[in-house]
Amino acid sequence: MNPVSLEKKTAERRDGEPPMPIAEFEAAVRAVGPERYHDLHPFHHMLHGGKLNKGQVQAWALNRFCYQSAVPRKDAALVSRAYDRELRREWTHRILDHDGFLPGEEGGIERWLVLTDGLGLDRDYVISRRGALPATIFAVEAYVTFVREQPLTIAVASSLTELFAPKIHKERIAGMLENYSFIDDKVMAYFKRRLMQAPRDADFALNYILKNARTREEQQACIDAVRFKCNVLWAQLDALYHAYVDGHIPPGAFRPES
Ligand SMILES: O=C(O)c1cc(C(=O)O)c2c(n1)C(=O)C(=O)c1cc(C(=O)O)[nH]c1-2
Repeated sequence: MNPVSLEKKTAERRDGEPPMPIAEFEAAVRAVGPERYHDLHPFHHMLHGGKLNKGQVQAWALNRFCYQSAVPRKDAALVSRAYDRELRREWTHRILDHDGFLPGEEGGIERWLVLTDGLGLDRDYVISRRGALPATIFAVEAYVTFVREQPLTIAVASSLTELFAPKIHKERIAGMLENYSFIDDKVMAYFKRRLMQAPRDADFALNYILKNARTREEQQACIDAVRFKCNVLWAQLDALYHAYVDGHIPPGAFRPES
């Protein structure tokens, strides 16, 4: 075994030992992205590289709506459990970022529906989640349940895949605008806005866990929470690939015309 992988192994699973120094803990959280974030998934390579047809992009947007609509629900579950006023205030604005709060500021879910409108999908059908893949529903609800049930610091940590999101959003905006005639600036507005929102949210959540995960076990559980969340994201793309690239569309799921 080379010295690097040996070092990685020994940094893990040392329950009962003193906590890692903050810098080591932060590095371990950040290391999860290059190891297993969903930018590595072949479905994303196809999406961003212009290798999907319109029906397959519709399937992605329709399924991804389920994730969008689960995010403010899991954030509300977290707020309901927080005794710390600063945490509640910070986390409440995440709900409003998605749901909107002022006339003219409709929020991320509305921006997502502009994307599905632009792709020619019926809004009521998208919102109903009737055409979503079974695995999509299981994955996103597993995320809501995780945040509802895990200790608060671990629940906060599960949002930290957002550390890795700006990179994928930049790739997606550039790749989809370049490669698909049916994608324009208006429908990419969702991702442009997230480029500003995600770093702010991730900074807060990272600082929160660095301060509040005090034992080795809590630190390890935070790292595992980021891995769990990567699995939530990965499972959704596996399901899309199986259904819409390999062609095994489950009964009742969305069937593209093209
Ligand atoms: O397009 C993506 O790849 C992507 C990934 C993630 C993520 O890493 O969970 C989020 C988003 N987008 C996103 O738009 C978003 O609002 C969001 C909220 C959260 C969260 O866990 O609270 N993740 C993500």
